Amino acid sequence: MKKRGFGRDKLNGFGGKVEANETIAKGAERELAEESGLVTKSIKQCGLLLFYFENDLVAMEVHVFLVDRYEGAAVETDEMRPQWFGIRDMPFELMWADDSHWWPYVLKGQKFVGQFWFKADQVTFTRHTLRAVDSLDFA
Ligand SMILES: COc1nc(N)nc2c1ncn2[C@H]1C[C@H](O)[C@@H](COP(=O)(O)OP(=O)(O)OP(=O)(O)O)O1
Repeated sequence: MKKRGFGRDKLNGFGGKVEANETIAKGAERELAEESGLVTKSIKQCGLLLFYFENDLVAMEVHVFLVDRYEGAAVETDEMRPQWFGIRDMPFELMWADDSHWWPYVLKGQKFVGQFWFKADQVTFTRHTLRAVDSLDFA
């Protein structure tokens, strides 16, 4: 449960902005540790999402990672109150509206790319694209 900032009061993965001189994967590991206390060296890239918001010219690029091995125990932090859910029992009604669309790809181990056009209310989206890809290495 996000306690502050963008997406406050929604259940979401741990995450945040990548810092200078840091890879996206390293940024995800750092955010996980900062926001939950969990430490991992086993992070797997699952998907790439672009979010567009009505009345906002800047798109948000979000990389989705899966962690299935970690050290430590999840603790509440200033930013997040962690909760565990079964992977087939996700509380999508409390999450961002896009999540239920791409979560099946994660379960199948299928990499994906998608785009979602959200209304200014940041609750509903008007259209989206989503497709499976073989690789997320666009370099
Ligand atoms: C619009 O739909 C979204 N869906 C999902 N599942 N996740 C989203 C969506 N929009 C943003 N997010 C994620 C991406 C990040 O993990 C967080 C927001 O992070 P941001 O860095 O913008 O905000 P803060 O956490 O407040 O900043 P720092 O931790 O970097 O200080 O939400």
